[in-house]
Amino acid sequence: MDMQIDSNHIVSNIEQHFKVSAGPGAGKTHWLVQHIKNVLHNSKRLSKTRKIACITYTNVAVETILDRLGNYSDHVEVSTIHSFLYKHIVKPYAVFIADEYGLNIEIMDGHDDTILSNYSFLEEWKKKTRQFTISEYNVVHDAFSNLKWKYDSNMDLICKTDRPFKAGKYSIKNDSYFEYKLMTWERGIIHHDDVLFFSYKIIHKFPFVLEVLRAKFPYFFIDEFQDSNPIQVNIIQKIGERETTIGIIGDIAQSIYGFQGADPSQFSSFTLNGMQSYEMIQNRRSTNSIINALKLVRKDLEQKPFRNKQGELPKILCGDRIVAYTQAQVYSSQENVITLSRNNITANAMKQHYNGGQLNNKLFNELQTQDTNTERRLVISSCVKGVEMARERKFKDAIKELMAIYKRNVRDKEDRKKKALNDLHFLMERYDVFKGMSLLNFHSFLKRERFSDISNLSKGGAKTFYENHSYQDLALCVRVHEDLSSHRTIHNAKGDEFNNVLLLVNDEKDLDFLNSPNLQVDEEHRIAYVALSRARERLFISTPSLDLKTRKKLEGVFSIEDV
Ligand SMILES: Nc1ncnc2c1ncn2[C@@H]1O[C@H](COP(=O)(O)OP(=O)(O)OP(=O)(O)O)[C@@H](O)[C@H]1O
Repeated sequence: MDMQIDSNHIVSNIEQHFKVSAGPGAGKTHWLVQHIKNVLHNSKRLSKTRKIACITYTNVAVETILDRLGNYSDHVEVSTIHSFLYKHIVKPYAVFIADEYGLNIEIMDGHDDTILSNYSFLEEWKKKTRQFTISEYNVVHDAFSNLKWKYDSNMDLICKTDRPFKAGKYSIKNDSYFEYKLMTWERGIIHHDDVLFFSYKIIHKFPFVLEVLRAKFPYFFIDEFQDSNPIQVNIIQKIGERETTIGIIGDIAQSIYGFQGADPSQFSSFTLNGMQSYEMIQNRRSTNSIINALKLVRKDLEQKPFRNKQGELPKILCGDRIVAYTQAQVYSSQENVITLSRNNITANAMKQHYNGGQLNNKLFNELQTQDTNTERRLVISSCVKGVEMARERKFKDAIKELMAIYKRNVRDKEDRKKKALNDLHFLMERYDVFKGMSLLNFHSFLKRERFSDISNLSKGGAKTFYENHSYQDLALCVRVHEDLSSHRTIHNAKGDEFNNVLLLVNDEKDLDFLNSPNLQVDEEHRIAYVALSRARERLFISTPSLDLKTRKKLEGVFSIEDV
């Protein structure tokens, strides 16, 4: 039986494994911070070298927790699971498995989301995997971008993609993906997902590594556990077999990372010897009216209002989304309204106040197919990505993008960084000059002002592509990691809260989560639920249209207006 607690509850037995389940806004993260302080005060097992590990989902969440811990943060290591595993398992012990996997540890330098797919690399891969007829390199790039480590039927890890990728009539061979991985490791490149693979392999082959981890971390707490993938769960389970106290916190209805292997059932089924389960039933975040809308979507859990402020009825605004946004701002007395979108391109379009038309989110892929000149393509795409990332204040990511331009020709990393910094400075100062250009003019601008070595565009598919698309078209497709702007994807709003939220849906069919909600089986419904539950004071939904039947059904919980 779960013990009901509120977010001020102080646990008396800090040595017991625990699981905290609660809905959105219950105060899970708040409680976690208090619990860490409680352990710091009362534990006899901590020292300078024996700390609490606190795992959160994003770097932004890491900062939030560190901030809330203030002076207490000295004895706590707060990090994302990938950074934690890289620092404490892969980096120190990769040497044990380097030969087996051809991992070049001399040049291995952290982990990232690099996908190798330049011409010479792919030619080598084709030869090694005997797939000579493949010429659709953009398909191969997509296939490599969708790889995940998964368990096979023998509980061994294999590198897989969820869908068969076809290059022309030819299906890419499943076993050729492992060869891709070997080729990247040989070049010292480790993808985020490989951190899980290597950690898993290391702890299973060399169990003493687990002993070291347990000695260093007598407590191991994980927030947003519902989005862990099965390999992470296995590693955590192993650590918790003895000595270390494990605590997991989460909400099955907020599991939204299925594409990364997360499965909500893992949170419900996770157990360890003597684990105590707690449940929180309050919602400390939202007004009663917003909580009523949340109750409409979710029935499996009590969501008891804590603030007890009635608030305004959430509004469904039918019609143009920019008008809906303006209207939402008026209703919010011109306070900031955060828009939440399902897709990256919609969020980016909102940043430009662009209300639709034909948005094509595959333009970087098309660029790859249409422009076979690797150097030119790299300069164009890195400049667009770098600028757009910097505009969202993601300077580290922006520099990394631009450094890629010099990967081949500049050996020293610091020199590459300096060049990238200069480029970024140059481009940001001239944003107003090129932001309205076609890609063709942007190419000429870059060649004239900065990158004289890139090839001319004379004729053919590449030139047509550059003529027919603008800088802005491509900019809309840039994915900003951990975007903190006012126009975000729902995934980027996880764990956060805002006074005023406007959820954007592209089609009234996307309101299925209100009409016939099924959070247990439908991840799209859970994603929409995460969006609604970010709102503190006011909630708006923008849809192009809404049929009469649904209007009738939702009236009372929502006020519905045509805009
Ligand atoms: N005991 C408390 N005292 C004061 N404020 C609290 C308390 N518990 C929670 N809060 C506040 O309530 C809000 C929701 O809390 P929190 O973000 O911790 O919820 P959560 O359960 O982690 O939500 P979600 O799952 O939606 O991310 C925050 O503004 C938090 O500061």
